[in-house]
Amino acid sequence: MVKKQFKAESKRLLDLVINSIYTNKEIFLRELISNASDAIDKIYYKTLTDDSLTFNKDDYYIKIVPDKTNRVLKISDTGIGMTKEELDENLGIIANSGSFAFKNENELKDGHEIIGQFGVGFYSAFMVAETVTVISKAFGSDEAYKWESKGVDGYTIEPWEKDSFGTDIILKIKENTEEENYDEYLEEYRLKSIIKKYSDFIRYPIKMDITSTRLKEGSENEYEEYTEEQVINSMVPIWRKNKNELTKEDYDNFYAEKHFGFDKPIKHIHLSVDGMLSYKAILYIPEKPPFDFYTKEYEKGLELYSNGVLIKEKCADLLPDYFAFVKGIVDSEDLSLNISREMLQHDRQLKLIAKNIKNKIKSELENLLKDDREKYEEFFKSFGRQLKYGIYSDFGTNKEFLQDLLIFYSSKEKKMVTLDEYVSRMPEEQKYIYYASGESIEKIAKMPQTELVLDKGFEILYFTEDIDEFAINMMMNYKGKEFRSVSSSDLGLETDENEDSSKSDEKENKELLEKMKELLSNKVKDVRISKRLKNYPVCLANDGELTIEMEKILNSLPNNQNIKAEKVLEININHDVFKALKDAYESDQDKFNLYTDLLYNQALLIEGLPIEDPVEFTNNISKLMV
Ligand SMILES: Nc1ncnc2c1ncn2[C@@H]1O[C@H](COP(=O)(O)OP(=O)(O)OP(=O)(O)O)[C@@H](O)[C@H]1O
Repeated sequence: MVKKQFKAESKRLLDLVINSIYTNKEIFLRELISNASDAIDKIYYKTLTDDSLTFNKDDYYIKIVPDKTNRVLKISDTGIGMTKEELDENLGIIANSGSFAFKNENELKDGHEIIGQFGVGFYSAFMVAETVTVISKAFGSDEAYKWESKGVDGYTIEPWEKDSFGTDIILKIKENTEEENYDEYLEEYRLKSIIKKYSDFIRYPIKMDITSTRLKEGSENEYEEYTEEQVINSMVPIWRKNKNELTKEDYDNFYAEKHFGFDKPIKHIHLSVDGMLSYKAILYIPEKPPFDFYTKEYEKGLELYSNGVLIKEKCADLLPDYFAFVKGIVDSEDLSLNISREMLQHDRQLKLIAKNIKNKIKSELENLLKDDREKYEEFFKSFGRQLKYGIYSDFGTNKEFLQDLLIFYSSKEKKMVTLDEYVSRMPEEQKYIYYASGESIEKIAKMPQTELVLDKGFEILYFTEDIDEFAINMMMNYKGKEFRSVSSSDLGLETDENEDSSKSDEKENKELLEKMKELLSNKVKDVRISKRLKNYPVCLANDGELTIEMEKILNSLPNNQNIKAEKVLEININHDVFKALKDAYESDQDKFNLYTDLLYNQALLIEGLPIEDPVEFTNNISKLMV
């Protein structure tokens, strides 16, 4: 028997396949099973065009048989098989795909399922096998042949015996090395899990003899081993089924089976898109974030299938970061895969699918917001923060896309409201969308800065998450209405009348205010008569873009630059405390200094900021008491 050499280029290519193309050795099984499935498909297509043939589904299957003793793994199929010439051409020339040629010859365009196209998958077997033997009998032929190779040094072909048509691939599994455990490819449970992972939705049954134990008949404590042939794959993927055939429970079960989460999804989206672009998808909006969701460790992505074969477990390109919480699968025949089938080249189709999916998720969230507020609020509790990050990041590129998905607690409604709802009920004279930031709704409700705005009957949105103000700053406005913090020194509420009276108050108390400013010179930018306070004696406001809440957040970050908001101490001229302050100013300088210090510290406390010198502060209070 003559040993044939692989063509020169083929040798290099073979080396590439074995050592570089695939990052994961276990995929050899996916490749061989895909070939077997293609081989059965080819018979199926033949029966479509040849009336003398019938396709009896039960006759077609793939069988996996591990033999630990001899270190042999056999993958058999009842497919179309190969003639001597085909063995030579398809397995002797690397990158020659008989399947690709078959697709072209038979002009299988739409709805084709054939997986092979590059003509390299078969050789991935050499990643785990020292010898690969192929015994094949072509459909309609009386002769069988054996092809055998140990890899780079060539292959042999000789006549062989085989009862029925189809192909057996026999792998002599490599011995273990220090780095690599090859034994696992002979273990029943491991093979089963590889099949489930990559080939669960191959349309033909993948069978294996599975050994289990059971109670011996008639005995109460004696067990026996028994072996039973089982079909390992589910065959028909749920996403290929008709929506009408599926219940919510089916979708929930699939979510659990796929380990997308321990929770129950809030919503599922089943897409079946045909036309220029065709794909199927099942997407889930989970109820709860996974424990690592808001950490760097969390990996977003959807499972990507091509013709039911798993290509990528987490295809990140399919989801924008702001929808990173979405789980699910996408299956498309239209993807241009690269040779390793593991990565996709920058694929136009993939981009289109991603865009489609993004829009679909958004519209489904909008529907949820409209139709089931309670559920939406539950969702928002879990993932609202991610949407806000989406508005803030990428320099606000996505702000318009996402803004209508935001909800905030409203002082007026005492519940979560959308920006659209807020703006649509704004009185004509209200210039801004007001918001107040703080740790919790309860704390914000007590903020002195909210008094005037509330008094005017205007609604305030309560911001309790650290990202809120940053996101809103990025948005700048909503439907032409600017956002304004209630702590801002300019609330846009001044009427001419109170503007005049506050001006005369400022004038009247100019020296007192100047003196206070001097005493607090390195702490506040200015001391002013407040236009907003009613019941409280003092508060802090801010000039400029950076609010006091933002200062707190920035300074809580590692490597913070100790950034300071421009603070203004505001005093309520109508409060009794002011009268006492004025008296002290006129008669007792020490007392005035003491009061100034106390008022400033009170303002800090109300704002939730730390007092710079707590010992001095308590001493000062003591001074008042004695
Ligand atoms: N079990 C099989 N039965 C019949 N023909 C097979 C079988 N396995 C491989 N072949 C033939 O060998 C060719 C080469 O297989 P190989 O897996 O290398 O490439 P492919 O499946 O065509 O493409 P890809 O690299 O995309 O998997 C196939 O196109 C097919 O014609």
